[in-house]
Amino acid sequence: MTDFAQVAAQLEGQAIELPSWAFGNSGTRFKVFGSPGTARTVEEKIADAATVHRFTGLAPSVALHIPWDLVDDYVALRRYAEDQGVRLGTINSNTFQDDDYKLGALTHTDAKIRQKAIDHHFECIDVMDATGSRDLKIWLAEGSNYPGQADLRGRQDRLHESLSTIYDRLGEDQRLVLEYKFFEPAFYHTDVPDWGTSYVQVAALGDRAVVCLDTGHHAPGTNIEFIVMQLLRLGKLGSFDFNSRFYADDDLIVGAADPFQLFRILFEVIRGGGYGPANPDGHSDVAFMLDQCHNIEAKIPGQIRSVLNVQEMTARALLVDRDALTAAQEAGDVLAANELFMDAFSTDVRADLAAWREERGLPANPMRAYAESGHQQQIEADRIGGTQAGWN
Ligand SMILES: O=C[C@H](O)[C@H](O)[C@H](O)[C@H](O)CO
Ligand SMILES: [Zn+2]
Ligand SMILES: [Zn+2]
Repeated sequence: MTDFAQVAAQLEGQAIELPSWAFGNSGTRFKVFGSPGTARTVEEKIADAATVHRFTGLAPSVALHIPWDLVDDYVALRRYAEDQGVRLGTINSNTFQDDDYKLGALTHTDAKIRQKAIDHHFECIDVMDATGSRDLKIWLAEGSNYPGQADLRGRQDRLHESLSTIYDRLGEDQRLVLEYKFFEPAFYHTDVPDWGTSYVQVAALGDRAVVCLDTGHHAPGTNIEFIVMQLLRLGKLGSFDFNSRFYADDDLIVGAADPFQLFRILFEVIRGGGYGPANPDGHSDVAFMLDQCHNIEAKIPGQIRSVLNVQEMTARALLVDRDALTAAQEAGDVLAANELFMDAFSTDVRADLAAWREERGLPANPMRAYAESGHQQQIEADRIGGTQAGWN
């Protein structure tokens, strides 16, 4: 088996983008709990993301969600983020909280409603121009609840038309990333329910349109790593929304519910050429982003735990002896191949990672270092008054 020393260099520069909304309050339809020290402004969310990066070295950028992260001056916000030691990343559009979009937005039968939704994406691109962001991420809540309610074919055609109009507005260094989800909030059909539909829609747009794979957006039992392999093979895997789930789109800490699944996904990312140092423009072809909500746990340590889980499973996946595995696969040696795979997964790399961090001036155990830093107590003392950020 490959040993840690052989993969240590490949862990350099791993970058996992944090979602600004993970630092606000979130919950379910039953309750959104507040918690002491929760960010109240976009700046405080960015400061919290920078704190995660300070303790882990793994989170150099933070994604924004528009209009949750609406500010007057995005150039100033960009400077603020850079002063904090992070950069502004993916810009997420939002066409799921406006009454006009009850029966659709980019797919709506009414051209005026579609234009309103398209204009929102134009506004997001203006934000990208100011923040220097590469990716416009589009997740659409659009679908129907009852058979017969919607013309499924007509909606796909309108979706293509709307996406084409948005795509044509992108700058040459910008990408459109289309996220799919098999259900919720629509409960009969969703207009972008699976990787195939997202692929078909982005392939029809052009090279700078790619697919976002949210690990919580598949039917139970789906072999997600197979989809990862195929999208990489097609050159259309643009980004991940990492999280984990036991049932539906639970948005729990990545790797918490199924660490082995995360390992298998990261193995296919590595095998498919989707993992590696950033390109000269500072971006990787496959953006790693978290999409999580810390409904009951503290948010900054929740994000620290999350990026550490991705790093740990990346290290384990890099330990797979690829040559021996290929030899066993080609020899049809089923058990040997599986054993090689499981050996890597079963390897405890935590001590090696702790030493790896220390060699780079990072705390060996970032979770403990954060708990002992007093930072949480400080923000809880400082952030009195005002309105805590959340899904609105
Ligand atoms: O389920 C919604 C999707 O995961 C989107 O990525 C959404 O924008 C994000 O979860 C924020 O709510
Ligand atoms: Zn998502
Ligand atoms: Zn989701």
